[in-house]
Amino acid sequence: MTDVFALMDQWGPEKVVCVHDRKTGMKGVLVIDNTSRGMGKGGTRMGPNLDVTEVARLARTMTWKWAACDLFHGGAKAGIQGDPNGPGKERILRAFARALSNEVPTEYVFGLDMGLSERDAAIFADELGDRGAAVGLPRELGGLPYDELGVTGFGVAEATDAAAQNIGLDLAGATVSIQGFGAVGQAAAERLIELGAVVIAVSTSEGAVVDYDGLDVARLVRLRAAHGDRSVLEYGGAVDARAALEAKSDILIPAAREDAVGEDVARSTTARLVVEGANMPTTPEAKNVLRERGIAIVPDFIANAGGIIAAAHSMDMRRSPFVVDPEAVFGMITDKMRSNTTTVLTESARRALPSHDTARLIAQERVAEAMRLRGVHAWEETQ
Ligand SMILES: NC(=O)C1=CN([C@@H]2O[C@H](COP(=O)(O)OP(=O)(O)OC[C@H]3O[C@@H](n4cnc5c(N)ncnc54)[C@H](OP(=O)(O)O)[C@@H]3O)[C@@H](O)[C@H]2O)C=CC1
Ligand SMILES: O=C(O)CCC(=O)C(=O)O
Repeated sequence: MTDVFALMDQWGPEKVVCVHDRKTGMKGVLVIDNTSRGMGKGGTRMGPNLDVTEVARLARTMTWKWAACDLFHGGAKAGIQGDPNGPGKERILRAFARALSNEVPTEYVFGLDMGLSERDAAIFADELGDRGAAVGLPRELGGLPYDELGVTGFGVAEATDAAAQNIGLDLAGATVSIQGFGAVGQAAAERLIELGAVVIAVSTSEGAVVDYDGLDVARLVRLRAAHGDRSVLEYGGAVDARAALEAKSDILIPAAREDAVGEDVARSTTARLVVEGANMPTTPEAKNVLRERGIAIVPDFIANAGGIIAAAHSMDMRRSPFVVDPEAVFGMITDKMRSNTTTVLTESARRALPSHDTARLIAQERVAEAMRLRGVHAWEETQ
């Protein structure tokens, strides 16, 4: 069982709220990590094996992500334990929203993450009777549907291009494998094709498809719209899901779950560049191996920050519906993902530090300064 106190260090979390509804069986948690730079914000996840530690790790990643982008929100994340494709989802989402009505929308606003879509954000908003309860709402409700628009995956592809340039790899013709063909994986694949890359492998948890001549991504997108995560099976020739991590490519993009890239993949990959589309997809051991092998890594909270740019824009929309401007969001994502990626990889080389440490130091300095100005003094030097 998770010892919640053991999750606490000088950065946070400031608040952990576990909720349980006996009628629906809903079990969920909200973790507000660090609000020294603004109100806690991060997406909302649903997964069968979700636990408090996973949500706390994600909330901490959000603290660094907001600070690395120099946007003024704090780290938070919420999660529900359950099958996102199972029966009774709507009742569970409604029970979760009601259980957090003390915190939402004053201390936390629901958003999208694995297992939740724009329709689910609409349920949260409806249950709490306030447009401000959730971001990532459908267009029809005046929202910015950032998963449908694919903003995070778009940003992952922009970061990939900037990183490729930084390490002297020509993206035009470079081969890419992507683990996960959800909101992030699909949009990354589509943008990478536009940028001239060749996507040779994608996977869902159902299986993977690999074609060294290049996959027909447009067809996969149509199949996903029609069949969801069975898209890869419907495409034909599906093999074990791990094949996407193991395929021989120039660039590897894990865009599914945390800890997916372990030491084995790090030792065997042919990639020169790993771009973390998912949150926390690479284990600490694998990061060390990749570094020893001279393989560049763009950290999650640098590469996948497109979602928070959309979320920040959506937070403003709660006050004024006139600011809905997807084009401006895509423009900001291009600028921020490219400049942050280049800064982190260049600084990492200059300081001879791993890219994650370099990025975290940049973010931590900003958070530490905000804490200092507020008179919140760190009680221990860690990390
Ligand atoms: N959506 C966003 O804006 C943002 C998302 N992220 C992160 O990106 C990651 C993906 O999120 P998102 O795309 O929204 O989630 P989705 O739920 O839309 O998609 C997740 C994808 O990963 C697949 N997957 C799950 N497990 C495996 C596995 N073992 N092997 C291969 N594929 C697998 C899923 O397949 P299946 O359904 O079959 O299990 C699905 O295709 C998460 O880490 C999330 O936290 C980060 C920033 C923002
Ligand atoms: O804050 C959000 O609503 C989306 C962004 C997010 O959850 C993330 O970047 O992991």
